[in-house]
Amino acid sequence: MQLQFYKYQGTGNDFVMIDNRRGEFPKNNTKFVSRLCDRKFGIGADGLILLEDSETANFSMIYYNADGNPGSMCGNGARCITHFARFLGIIEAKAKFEAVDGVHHATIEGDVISLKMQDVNNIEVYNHYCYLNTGSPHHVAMVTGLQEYDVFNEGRSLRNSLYGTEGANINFVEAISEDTVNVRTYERGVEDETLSCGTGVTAVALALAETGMTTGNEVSLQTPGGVLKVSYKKTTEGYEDIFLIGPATMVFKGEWE
Ligand SMILES: N[C@@H](CCC[C@H](N)C(=O)O)C(=O)O
Repeated sequence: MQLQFYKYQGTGNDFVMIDNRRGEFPKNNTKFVSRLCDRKFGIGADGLILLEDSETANFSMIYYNADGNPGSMCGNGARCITHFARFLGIIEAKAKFEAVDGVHHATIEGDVISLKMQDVNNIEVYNHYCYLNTGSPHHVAMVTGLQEYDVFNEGRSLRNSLYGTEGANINFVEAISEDTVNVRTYERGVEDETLSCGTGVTAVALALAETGMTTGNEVSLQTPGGVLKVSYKKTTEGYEDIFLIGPATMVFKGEWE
């Protein structure tokens, strides 16, 4: 199958991006999606994203994890597809698009995309971690020595033992100051550590606010792939006006024969 694709990255979280407005992509072929994402036998990516037409918004985002299965919301992927939509001439500086968790709005200035996330009203706080859904399910745990931390083995173990077959994404966090933290994430569906996770850092920022570890309304999150910002408004219900802010770029384009 001849297929034109684009390769994108948002703070090192990388995606195969495909313009599927003609509807020609074999959407139920799990093996094909995972093959395209394979780093040795394919293009190589943490996930694959289809841009499709929408009747109510500028476009629609369909996201697959690297294992070939449809994923839940991908924050970094959403920032990348906004950049892609501008490249295709679908939008200029503002986007409204449909994703698996509902409608999102985004703005783009240069290569920096500010993405509005869904409100979060339920954060489960336990002794050693928080659990919340920011479009994708996330476990957030504070650790010491994050740089040397065994994110792969600890993340995989928690993902399977605590969350069963459904799984969750596992974020490990070390504070630098009240509003700046380092984050490393083990991603469900990639089944490995990725260089950053957008819904993950969003979950981290809200977990810090919920547990009183930060008192402002903006957190800077340093991931192995770069820096993201999350801002939010705390209400009596939970959190609203949540924005995930950071860069995204096209890396290359190509054809799959
Ligand atoms: N990398 C993503 C998260 C993608 C979703 C996840 N792997 C899942 O299906 O659980 C992000 O940037 O949010």
